[in-house]
Amino acid sequence: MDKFYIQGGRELRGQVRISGAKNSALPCMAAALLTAETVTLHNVPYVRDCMTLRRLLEDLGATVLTPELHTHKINAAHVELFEAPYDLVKTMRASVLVLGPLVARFGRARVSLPGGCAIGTRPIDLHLEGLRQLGAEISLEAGYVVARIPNGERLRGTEIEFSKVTVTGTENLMMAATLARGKTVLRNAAREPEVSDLAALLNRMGARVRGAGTSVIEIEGVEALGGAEHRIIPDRIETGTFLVAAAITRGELELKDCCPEHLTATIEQLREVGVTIEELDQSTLRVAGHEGAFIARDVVTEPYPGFPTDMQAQYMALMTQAEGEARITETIFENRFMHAAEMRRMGARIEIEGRTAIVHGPTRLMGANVQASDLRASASLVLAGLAAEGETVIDRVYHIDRGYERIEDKLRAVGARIERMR
Ligand SMILES: CC(=O)N[C@H]1[C@@H](OP(=O)(O)OP(=O)(O)OC[C@H]2O[C@@H](n3ccc(=O)[nH]c3=O)[C@H](O)[C@@H]2O)O[C@H](CO)[C@@H](O)[C@@H]1O
Ligand SMILES: C=C(OP(=O)(O)O)C(=O)O
Repeated sequence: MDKFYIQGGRELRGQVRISGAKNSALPCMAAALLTAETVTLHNVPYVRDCMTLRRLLEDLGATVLTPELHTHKINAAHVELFEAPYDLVKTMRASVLVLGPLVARFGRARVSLPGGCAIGTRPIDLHLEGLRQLGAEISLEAGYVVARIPNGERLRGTEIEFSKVTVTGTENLMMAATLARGKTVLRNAAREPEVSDLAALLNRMGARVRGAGTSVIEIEGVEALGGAEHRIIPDRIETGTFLVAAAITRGELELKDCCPEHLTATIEQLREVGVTIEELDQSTLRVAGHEGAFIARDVVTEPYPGFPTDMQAQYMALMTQAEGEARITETIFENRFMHAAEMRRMGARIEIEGRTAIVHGPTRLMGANVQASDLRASASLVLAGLAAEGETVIDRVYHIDRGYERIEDKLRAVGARIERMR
């Protein structure tokens, strides 16, 4: 299993190019199942989750060509299998995104239930309830969701109100509704930029989706969708992670090809703490950490446009370097503080009270052997390692490879001492 060796205490300086958003590329790749024509996606990040989804699409019978590293040409004209097997779904929950498209286009799908993961129980009941409301019959058989449309019919448009905001739930139902008969209205829909990006792709494919980016999305079903070409938006969580990397090392970075507009809450929060962030243009940010201590500030994670749960762990790393007490409240996932115990091993002072982590800072972090438990927890440990004195060894970095493209190369190019060992 790969490990990262980090020698901390180096300021990061230079430019970093931000990759495409994993959480947008995944639903966009799944959307290619909705048509027999080719969907070309540019700016797909070279991360393990996208490779896993590619494999799943190929197993289903689609062809995926990559004329360039970040371009995927997906053709799902000859889908022969309608199943996402346990072995793939357990490595990547987002595999469930094939459910909506398969049912909508082929009238059937068999997808392994993802089960829980390191950050929470993560049920998919809202995806399934929504598909039922669209007319699919759903049963659970031996750990699999089996969905079909009775009598070879099509899905039927309807009104669906989510009892909780769900990102992939919104995406799954939005995709399914594009081929339904009549109009679907999704209420209390997720407003994440990745949902809007998927809607933009679907509309290019001939779908009629309005309101993505707001909490009410209307989808007028069409008979069939066609091919399209689309560029995936920049990854706002990778961007946020590098903002913290510059700050925590007291360095200065220029982040290219990002989308500051999608990071309003993160940027505001970091500015309050004392990080200097300038928007040089619509796709470039300059970030600098200052000499003295940062100021501890509380934060509560929320669905977009609030402060993202996917930045909570990285923010915690920064708070270990801030003056005072920061209360970090996680409202999205019930078990997303695994990194706290690892940071404590590096000298951080963090207590957990229910859904709130209380960080007392500043503390001097010392390099240690730590374990990554999930994607963003790994990122936060890398950040802590960059700020720590001495050597940090991070085990199980396969978690980070799920969602960060060559993070060690990007960090090394701006001055970090980080090596991957097999
Ligand atoms: C691939 C992808 O885009 N992943 C993101 C997506 O995950 P994902 O789409 O899985 O997260 P959701 O938005 O669905 O989850 C939000 C909350 O709703 C609950 N829930 C969700 C669905 C459901 O059917 N029933 C239910 O109770 C979840 O357990 C969680 O407590 O949004 C999360 C929240 O911003 C991010 O952290 C993930 O990075
Ligand atoms: C939690 C994440 O991903 P997933 O939903 O795929 O587990 C993430 O991107 O931080």
